[in-house]
Amino acid sequence: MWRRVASVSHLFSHSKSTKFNQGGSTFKIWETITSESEIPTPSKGSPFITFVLGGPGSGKGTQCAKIVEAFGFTHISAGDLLRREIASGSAYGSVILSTIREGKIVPSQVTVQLIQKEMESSDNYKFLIDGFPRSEENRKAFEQTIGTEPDVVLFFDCPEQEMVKRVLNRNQGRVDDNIDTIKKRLEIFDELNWPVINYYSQRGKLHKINAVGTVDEIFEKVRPIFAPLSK
Ligand SMILES: Nc1ncnc2c1ncn2[C@@H]1O[C@H](COP(=O)(O)OP(=O)(O)OP(=O)(O)O)[C@@H](O)[C@H]1O
Ligand SMILES: Nc1ccn([C@H]2C[C@H](O)[C@@H](COP(=O)(O)O)O2)c(=O)n1
Ligand SMILES: [Mg+2]
Repeated sequence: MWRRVASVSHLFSHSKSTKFNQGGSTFKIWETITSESEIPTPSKGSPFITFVLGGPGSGKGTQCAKIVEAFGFTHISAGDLLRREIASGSAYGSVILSTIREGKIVPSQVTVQLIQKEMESSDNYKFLIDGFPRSEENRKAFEQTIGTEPDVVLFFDCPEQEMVKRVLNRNQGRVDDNIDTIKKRLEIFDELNWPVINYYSQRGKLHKINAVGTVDEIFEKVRPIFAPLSK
């Protein structure tokens, strides 16, 4: 069983930057260019952490399932953990439910605690942490509590129109899959997630993936990032 996260090495050296506009501000995004020799072999003594970012409906969960199958990661979805907490009738349940209904972000302390419990009870050392961090507050709380940074950060970049279409067609009975909540989630994503994306971009850890196309086409863009890792 894995217990304490050790510090991890930095992975990538080559990068190129592109500028684009988001919410009226210009952001510089560093797109990392990876090659097999630049990816260290994860060791079983320390966790190999991948954060999976992207707007609502960008396909994070769908691609995580493919990565699990191909590379043997354990998938930890922050949203699923919070929904499980609601279903369990825990003390936090009603606050979490109203926060999710409003398209807002649950306090970091709650989410990080759930992620930590999940990591600690896993026998695996390769983790995909999906839908986290959603804000700088989330990011800092993870670093402080777990004591490390991610090795890799994936960002599924998808146009808003496509995300809205996918969420409205999802049909999984989620309380936040309605047009009013989606609009709020997109606003919160623009306001709080971009600083996180920019942070990891500047640290050379971000892999921006164009999330338009079929599930398999998108996975073929993801596969090379993890190809050096064995299952
Ligand atoms: N490439 C794709 N093309 C079309 N539909 C897709 C694609 N990828 C995923 N979907 C569908 O879009 C919906 C949203 O996908 P998914 O649940 O993976 O998104 P997500 O990023 O995890 O969203 P959320 O943040 O809301 O949990 C699902 O119904 C899924 O089947
Ligand atoms: N780090 C997180 C992740 C999720 N939530 C809440 C708010 C989201 O709208 C909802 C659903 O998450 P998803 O399944 O879309 O990843 O859960 C949060 O507050 N903090
Ligand atoms: Mg999801």
